[in-house]
Amino acid sequence: MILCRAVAVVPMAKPSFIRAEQPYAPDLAADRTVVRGGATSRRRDIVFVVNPRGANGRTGKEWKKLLPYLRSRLGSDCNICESLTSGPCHAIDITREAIREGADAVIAVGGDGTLHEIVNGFFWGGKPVSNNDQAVHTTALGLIPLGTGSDFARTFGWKNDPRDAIDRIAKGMRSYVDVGVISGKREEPHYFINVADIHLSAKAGYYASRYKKFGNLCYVIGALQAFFGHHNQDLRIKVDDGDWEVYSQVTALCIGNAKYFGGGMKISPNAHPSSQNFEVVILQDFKWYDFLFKMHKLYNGTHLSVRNVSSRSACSIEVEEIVSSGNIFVQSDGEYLGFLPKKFSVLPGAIEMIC
Ligand SMILES: Nc1ncnc2c1ncn2[C@@H]1O[C@H](COP(=O)(O)OP(=O)(O)OP(=O)(O)O)[C@@H](O)[C@H]1O
Repeated sequence: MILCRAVAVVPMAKPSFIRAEQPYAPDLAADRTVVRGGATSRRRDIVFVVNPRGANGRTGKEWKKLLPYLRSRLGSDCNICESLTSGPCHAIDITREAIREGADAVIAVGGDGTLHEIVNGFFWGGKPVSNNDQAVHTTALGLIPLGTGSDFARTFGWKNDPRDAIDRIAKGMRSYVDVGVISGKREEPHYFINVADIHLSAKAGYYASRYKKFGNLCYVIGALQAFFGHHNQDLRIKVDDGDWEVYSQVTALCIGNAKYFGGGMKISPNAHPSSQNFEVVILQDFKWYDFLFKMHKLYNGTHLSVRNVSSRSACSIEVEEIVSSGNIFVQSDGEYLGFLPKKFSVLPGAIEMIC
């Protein structure tokens, strides 16, 4: 059972769950049970992990406005626990604690960065986090997309309407989704759910994160900044533990578990988080004017027929530089993750998601 308690919020502190609503039947809340049609069932704990700084502060404001609707849709069946993040990575700790305490679901309220941290919170030491009491119980992942890009939600066609998301959570339909795991030399595994990408797009994402106050324009500014001093690079890749293959003059290499990145670019149009594999899309020898003339194709997902663009499906892919420079950027779900070399592998159906 989750203890919903008000605790001072400290960066990287032990997670805090703050009860966002008083249950409608306080006498029942004591033992967290409700009686439905003669059958007794436990009230479900749903933990909402809110990034108040998401979308340049819009997430926090929207969340406050949403609470009455949330209570009206979920308050009779669930304990609604809210936990505001205090800084980067806090959502990881909150999620691990919530799963260990047996939460029915952890809901990301924010953008892809918040979702990414919560997905990472589903794992610890290379293994899934499990419930303390060992009961057969799975914590589901949910999403109220309220970020700048909110690209993961686009694959499912979810509108940017938080009330729709709450309705989805209230219905509670679940399905298993794949997660990507990234390993590097002497690094803890790192997880992603949307798109991992390498080189120009990753560098653009790195710069874009500095300009989130400009909304979706941040991706354009980030891309322009990344272009300065950019050089396409020869890389070698190994797909599904096969032989090493050389790809010359790579501009960007994108590993899609889902379809969209960069604020609406349909980069891996054939990817889906329930497909049990990635779609790997490689752009080679692109010049700045190629982007100018082909950008619309990247946005609508018709770029796979363009010269110098290739696509293949893969369950795992290793990527290295041929001549090591140590400065080829990698990002996952729009978050900076360091540099090559890295290996990316799919974990089929690793998380149950409210869809
Ligand atoms: N309290 C906080 N203060 C500052 N930064 C935070 C806080 N909580 C989380 N973060 C960081 O904010 C970053 C961005 O958050 P989020 O993804 O929710 O919004 P966004 O960047 O606007 O949306 P998107 O990623 O969809 O473009 C995350 O990387 C997260 O680490």
